[in-house]
Amino acid sequence: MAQSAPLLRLGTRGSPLALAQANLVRALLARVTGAPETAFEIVVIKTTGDAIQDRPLSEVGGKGLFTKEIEEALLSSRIDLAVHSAKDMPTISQPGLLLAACLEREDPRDAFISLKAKSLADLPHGAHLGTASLRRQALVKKARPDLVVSPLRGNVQTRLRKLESGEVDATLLAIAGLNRLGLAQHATHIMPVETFVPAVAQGAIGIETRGDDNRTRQFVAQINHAPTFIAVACERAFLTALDGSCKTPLAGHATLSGDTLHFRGLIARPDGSAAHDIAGNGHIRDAVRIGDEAGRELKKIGGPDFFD
Ligand SMILES: NCc1[nH]cc(CCC(=O)O)c1CC(=O)O
Repeated sequence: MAQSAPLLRLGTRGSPLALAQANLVRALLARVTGAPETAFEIVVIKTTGDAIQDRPLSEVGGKGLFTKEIEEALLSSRIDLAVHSAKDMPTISQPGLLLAACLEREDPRDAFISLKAKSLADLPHGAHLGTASLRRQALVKKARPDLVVSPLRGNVQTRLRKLESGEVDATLLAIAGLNRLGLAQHATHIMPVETFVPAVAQGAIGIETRGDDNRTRQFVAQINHAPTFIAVACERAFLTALDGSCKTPLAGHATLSGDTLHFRGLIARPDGSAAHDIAGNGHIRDAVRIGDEAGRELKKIGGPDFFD
């Protein structure tokens, strides 16, 4: 007998973290619909970002590298929804697509990982820290100008392996990814959000759909976590206001307490020599405006020279 058509086809990258995230979305969809998990087909799609291992992504074109091919599959209806790390999603969606939902955010913080030191402060003078993230590089250099920062690429497991083989003395990874992979025991120290502001949307899983696909949007609305969606909308508005200057290290993090949203944003130079931060508060209904205004304000404070 022919297999019945899936209720929904979920597109994802093939990395272990991406698959864990797609499986989480599938489990939640099965729970809210009462359908078996097998009714939700996971379609693995290779992206440009997966193929580039040798250069910092910021040089190749930054955001979008992990999403382009998946968005194409969405636009051509080969899949019904895409599961992304919301952090990797381009600020401006392709025409016809939108961020339809977010799952409840995991811990948004960065984990410091080292076999040689208990914390960033504890690393010996001149130690090597591996990260391909300009934000992490800038925040590290701000705290420890003596450290040597070099790119460290590959998926989470690859980076942990490179650390263990001594290629670098330390690295930083999102604790969310480690948690989802069951690898949190590798975290040596958790960086506080106050001094180590997370990347926009770090820890959140975003679900992208076609804007006109009401059927799929009704499904995913049932698994949306509204507080996360609101915080991510604020953070992404901040990123949009600072428009795609993907070579500028930038961080933005919103938290909610009741109906109040608190936002913290930061721009820095890659060498950590200059940084400007900003804070904003307001009603959650103004989430997008709070992020947008913080971004515009930082753009003004930084001046034109900051974004080259
Ligand atoms: N750019 C890679 C990426 N995209 C999302 C995560 C972690 C999971 C998340 O932030 O939700 C990671 C790895 C990392 O930064 O450690």
